[in-house]
Amino acid sequence: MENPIIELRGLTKCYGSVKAVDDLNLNIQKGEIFGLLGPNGAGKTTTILMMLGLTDPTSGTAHVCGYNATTSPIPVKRKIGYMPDSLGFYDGMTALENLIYIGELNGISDSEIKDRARNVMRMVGLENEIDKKTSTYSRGMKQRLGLADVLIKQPDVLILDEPTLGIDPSGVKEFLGLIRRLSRQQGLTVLLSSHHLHHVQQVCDRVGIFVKGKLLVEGNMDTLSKNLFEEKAFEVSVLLRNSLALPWEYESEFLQLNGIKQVAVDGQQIAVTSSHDNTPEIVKFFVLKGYEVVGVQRKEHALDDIYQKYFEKSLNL
Ligand SMILES: Nc1ncnc2c1ncn2[C@@H]1O[C@H](COP(=O)(O)OP(=O)(O)OP(=O)(O)O)[C@@H](O)[C@H]1O
Repeated sequence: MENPIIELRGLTKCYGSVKAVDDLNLNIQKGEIFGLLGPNGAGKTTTILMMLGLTDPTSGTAHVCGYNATTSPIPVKRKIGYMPDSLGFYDGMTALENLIYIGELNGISDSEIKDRARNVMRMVGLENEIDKKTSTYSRGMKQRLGLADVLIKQPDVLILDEPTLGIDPSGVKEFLGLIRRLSRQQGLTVLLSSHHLHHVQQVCDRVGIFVKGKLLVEGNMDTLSKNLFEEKAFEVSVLLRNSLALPWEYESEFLQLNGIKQVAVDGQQIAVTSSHDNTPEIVKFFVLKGYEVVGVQRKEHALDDIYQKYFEKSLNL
């Protein structure tokens, strides 16, 4: 495997007696979209600040694109596009003027700046609004302009802190879709910090759950779900056209099917728990017994189930 683009080793930050970040070890690969998830005060922002070289760790290291963020903060800042949770633009200036200003601050040459500005505005779908004053922009448009603002310096890594705050549901969907497209098309690595579980679930390849400075767990949705819900790894719900009469005559025969652990009958609805995914065998059983199957649904554990469960576990530590 390639070297990770972000590599955190034993990263720790203490503020007096408060351990804001506690021995964090994490690798993020190029092109990944990683979600940093946790309640208020979990240590997300402190971790980001250490990755940006804006605050020094008490111990441990943060490397970004091979540079140590503490000892080489300038190259690290060149590589990272950081979008904070509250964005500020010069309201009296147009989007283009704002971008030119940011481009100048980032040392982009005059000859290149306008082309890059138009290009990033096209990438975020604001090409027709480039000459409008940012005071006329909606919250969702400002968020996309914020993205253009960090893309203009052509970073390798995007760090987005609560990027969906205050945007309406359709704006959120659009924005997350844009992040995913950009990451896939340009090989951009994205670190997204958020409280919004289902936003993280929609867009991230992998998620880390943070509580009280500690990374409790990280992995993709499937791994997290399997580790937690091992006992009930697969739950399938079958809907029949007609209700089953109880006691169900085939219950003991059904329980003999390989992997079936439990079955609960409620009228037309049959809930089955199995040790592995045997949905086809379950459906075949009902069909062969002459029942009309009108629906089958496999329960996927959503990130909020997973998060809640880990969060409960952490409270009991
Ligand atoms: N400059 C500071 N001085 C003292 N304590 C701090 C400082 N910054 C953060 N902390 C403490 O460190 C802990 C982690 O804070 P941090 O802001 O990193 O959490 P967070 O996960 O980003 O929270 P939020 O989602 O609310 O932004 C908290 O207990 C916070 O009070």
